Amino acid sequence: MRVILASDHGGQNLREDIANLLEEMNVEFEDIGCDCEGSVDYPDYGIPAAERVASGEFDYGIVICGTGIGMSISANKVKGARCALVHDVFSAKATRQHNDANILAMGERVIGPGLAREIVTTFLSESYEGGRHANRVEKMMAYENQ
Ligand SMILES: O=C(CO)[C@H](O)[C@H](O)[C@H](O)COP(=O)(O)O
Repeated sequence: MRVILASDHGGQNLREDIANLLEEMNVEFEDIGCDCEGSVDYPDYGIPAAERVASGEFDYGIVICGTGIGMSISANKVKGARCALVHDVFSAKATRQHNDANILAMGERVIGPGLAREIVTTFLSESYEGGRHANRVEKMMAYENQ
């Protein structure tokens, strides 16, 4: 499994914590920043991360900003991205099982690192169930391919 990790300045501390978690989990990952002293713009990190998941270079993306909202909106502009903004463990599990989400967005100003770690662990360990969910995911993908 290969994961790409990105944040803006509002998600930098949590991104560093999640990088440590991925190392502990022996998950192969690339951290594309930001390495910022000041303020940066979340689309400059969220869009490239989503593109590299959509291209197949990475299996999953984890994108973090202050709220997770800017990153999730940015990532979902990329064709092939299914980015879920998640701040609880139940949704982390459901979005993999039901939506086949390939990118996880979180907000550093919303949740603490302990919950974020549980969310990441759950997101990366759950599988897409297909079945009744397949038509729904296929309809979303068909719409963006029109
Ligand atoms: O995109 C966001 C909100 O939807 C992110 O939370 C950003 O990190 C946030 O907007 C940055 O805010 P700041 O006041 O410029 O640090």
